[in-house]
Amino acid sequence: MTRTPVNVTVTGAAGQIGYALLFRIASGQLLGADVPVKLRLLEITPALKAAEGTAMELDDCAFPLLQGIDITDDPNVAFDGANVGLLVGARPRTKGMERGDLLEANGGIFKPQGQAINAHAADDIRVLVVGNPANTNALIAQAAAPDVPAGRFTAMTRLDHNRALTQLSKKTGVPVSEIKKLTIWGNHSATQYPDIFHATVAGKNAAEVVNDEKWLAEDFIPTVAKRGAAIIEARGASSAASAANAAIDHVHTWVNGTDEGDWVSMGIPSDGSYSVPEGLISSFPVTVKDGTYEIVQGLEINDFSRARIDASVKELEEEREAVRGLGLI
Ligand SMILES: NC(=O)c1ccc[n+]([C@@H]2O[C@H](COP(=O)([O-])OP(=O)(O)OC[C@H]3O[C@@H](n4cnc5c(N)ncnc54)[C@H](O)[C@@H]3O)[C@@H](O)[C@H]2O)c1
Ligand SMILES: O=C(O)C[C@H](O)C(=O)O
Repeated sequence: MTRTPVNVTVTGAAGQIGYALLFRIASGQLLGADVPVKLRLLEITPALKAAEGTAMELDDCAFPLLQGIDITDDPNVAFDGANVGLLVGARPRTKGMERGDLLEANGGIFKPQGQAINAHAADDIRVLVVGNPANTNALIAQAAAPDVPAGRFTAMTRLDHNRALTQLSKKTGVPVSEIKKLTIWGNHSATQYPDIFHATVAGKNAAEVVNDEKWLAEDFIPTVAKRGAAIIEARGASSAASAANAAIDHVHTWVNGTDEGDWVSMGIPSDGSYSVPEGLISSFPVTVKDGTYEIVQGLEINDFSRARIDASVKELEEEREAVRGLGLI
């Protein structure tokens, strides 16, 4: 194999998502079956031993694409030459804990990581923030990396997108493969807005096929938006395998592009589209070509959608104000 390996840095590598994610990256599912990878695992010092255990297991898989594993507790080492950064390590929300409570604890993690990315990452670095509150953690990391183009910092709403696909599939009886153009708008939180008004189900408009606004407002939207909390309630821990799966999907799409006639949802810095204030990291419908994403333009936003997008964006603005107040951006 002659191709230069891609350096993939994973933070929180010894955590639950890390365990579900690393083996898939090493097997080629993140970047492609012909792309060799080098893994950099970042953990806090007490978790280094656990990360070493995971690295031993990765070795034991003899993945042909895996060309090396480094383990460190120093972000400057972890992000040295990084092409892809998966920022997973954070304090997960536990039962009864509000997301807002997490801002301060996680700010202390994402600011130094943003600084390390700024100083050491490769020129083509792409960052996906998974650790919650993901949108605002991405904003914190991005603000700490002024030399990196802002658009390289993204937050994960692909899990919400995938959750919405399945709920819509169950309602309509049409397989997920035939559902296109679904959108998650706003924050990766309970205020997010899963929008089916532009989606198609087997080629037909999804809202017209469903034709049930009560289901939309009282079932579909809350089920998708509160799914994270429901998983925590059921499992006693935050979603892990499905989150890792969505992270794989997000980066794979960012690198390899969207399918013709479809789009995905990504948390990205707003350019002011759809009246989302510029700079907020909010979820939008995007298409990706040649490794570059673009917000889908020209969608008509009805009153039902407008109110819900605005509510989630308001929460993002409040989170931005809170981290500004803490001196994190
Ligand atoms: N965006 C999403 O859709 C989504 C979905 C599920 C979970 N999450 C979030 O992902 C995060 C991780 O979840 P998990 O289940 O893997 O949690 P976990 O507690 O199992 O693992 C987190 C890991 O991060 C490590 N860590 C903490 N601080 C660190 C630092 N400064 N540098 C490097 N590593 C550090 C911990 O030692 C731990 O091993 C949580 O914030 C969770 O809420 C996001
Ligand atoms: O960890 C959480 O708060 C929930 C998680 O973001 C999820 O959507 O499953």
